[in-house]
Amino acid sequence: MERRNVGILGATGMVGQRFIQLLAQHPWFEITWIAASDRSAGKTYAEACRWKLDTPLPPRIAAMTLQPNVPEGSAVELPKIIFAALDADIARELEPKFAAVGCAVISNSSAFRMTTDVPLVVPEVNADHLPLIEHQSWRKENGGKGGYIVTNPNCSAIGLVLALKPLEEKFGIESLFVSTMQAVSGAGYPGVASLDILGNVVPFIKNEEEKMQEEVVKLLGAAKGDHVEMLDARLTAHCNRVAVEDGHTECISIKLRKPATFDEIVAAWEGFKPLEGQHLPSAPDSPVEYDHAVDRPQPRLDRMRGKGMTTVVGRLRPCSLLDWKFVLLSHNTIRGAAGAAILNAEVLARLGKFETKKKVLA
Ligand SMILES: NC(=O)C1=CN([C@@H]2O[C@H](COP(=O)(O)OP(=O)(O)OC[C@H]3O[C@@H](n4cnc5c(N)ncnc54)[C@H](OP(=O)(O)O)[C@@H]3O)[C@@H](O)[C@H]2O)C=CC1
Ligand SMILES: N[C@@H](CC(=O)OP(=O)(O)O)C(=O)O
Repeated sequence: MERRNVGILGATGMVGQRFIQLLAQHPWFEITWIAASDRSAGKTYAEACRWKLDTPLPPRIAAMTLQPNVPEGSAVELPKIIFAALDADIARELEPKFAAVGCAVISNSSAFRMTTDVPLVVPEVNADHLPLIEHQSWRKENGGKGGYIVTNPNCSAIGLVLALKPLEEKFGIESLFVSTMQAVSGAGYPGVASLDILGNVVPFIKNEEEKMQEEVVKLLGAAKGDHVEMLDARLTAHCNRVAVEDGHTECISIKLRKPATFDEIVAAWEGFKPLEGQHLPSAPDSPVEYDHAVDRPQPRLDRMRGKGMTTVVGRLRPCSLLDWKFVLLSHNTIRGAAGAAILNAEVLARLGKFETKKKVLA
C-alpha cells in the first residue's frame, strides 16, 4: 500500500488526540499537517494541547506547528486526506472548504451524517454506501478535482450497529429499545464538570437519542444510487452519562422478524467477519465478540478488546416484552471516533479513492 500524508483538523481535542495516538505508528498514513482553533494556530502541538492519553505524546508531533484551520495559508503542503474531529457547528463551516479544494474529508462529526449524498459508514456494516461520494457537489468543484466527505457515526450508534448488523442479516430486526451508559470522555475535554458526574448519573445527553435513532436506520439501510433507503425498523433510545472514563455500555431489548435461538444469535455474532482477508491495519479480527461470563462486558475490563475496535456483547437472555435482551460495550473514542474514521480511510485507500501518493513501501 502506498504511504500517504494526512492532516488532522481538531487535533488538540479528545478525538484529535486519539487520532495522533492511533496514526503515530500507522503503516499507511503519516501525519504532516495539524490544525485546531485560531487560539492554537502558530503554536507547537505541545504548547497548545493538554495531552490526556496514557501513552506518551510522540516527540515528532509535539514539535509540529498547528496550521491555520482553512485550506489556504499553511506553511506546509496541505495533504489530500483530512481527518476531522470538530464540533458539529464548526465542522459544518470548515469541512466543505477542504472538500471543495480536493481533500477527502474523513469526518467524525454529526454535521453531514444525515445529508443524503454523504456516506455514513462503519466498514463492517455498510462499506457499500461509499459510492455515494460520487454524487456530492464538492466533487465538481476545483475544476472537477473536488474532494468529498465521508462520515462515521455517533459513538453509541457504532457499537450498537456492529451488534445489530449480523442479527439484521440473519433474522431481520422489527424493533428495539436501547438504554446507554456513556463515558465522560464522550463529552470532550474538559467535558462534564466533576461536581455534576461524581457519584451521579445524568439522564440527558443533548441530541444523542435522536442521533442514535436516525443514524442506525441509515447505517442498516440500502444504498440506492444517490441516496440510502432507511431500514424499516422501530428504534427508541435512552441516553445517560455515567462516571466512567472511556467505554459506552448499552442495554438492548430486541424483536426479530424470524425466530432465533440463543445459539443461533451467538453464532451470528461470532461468525461476523466481513473484512476478513482485506488486511486493513485497524480492522479487528472479530468486530463482535460474545462473552459468556455472567457479569461482562465491563468498561474497565473489556473496552480495549481488539485494540479498542471490538464491540463486546454479553448477557443474551430472553426478554418478556420483546424477544431477546443483551448488553454491549464499545470504546467511544477509539471504535466510536478516531479508530472508526481511520478504518473508513483504510477502506477508501483499498478502493483507490485517494489520489495523493508519497512513496511506495517495500
Ligand atoms: N469524544 C467522543 O467520544 C466522541 C466525539 N465525537 C465528535 O468528534 C468531534 C470532536 O470531539 P472532541 O474531540 O470530543 O471535542 P474537544 O472539545 O475535545 O475538541 C475540539 C477540537 O476542536 C478544536 N476547535 C474548537 N473550536 C474551533 C474552531 N472554531 N475552529 C477550528 N477548530 C476548533 C479544538 O481546538 P483548540 O484546542 O484550539 O480549542 C479541539 O482541537 C465532535 O463533533 C464530537 O461530537 C464523535 C464520537 C465520539
Ligand atoms: N455525544 C457523544 C459523543 C459525540 O460526540 O457524539 P457525536 O459524534 O454524535 O456528536 C457522547 O457524549 O458520548
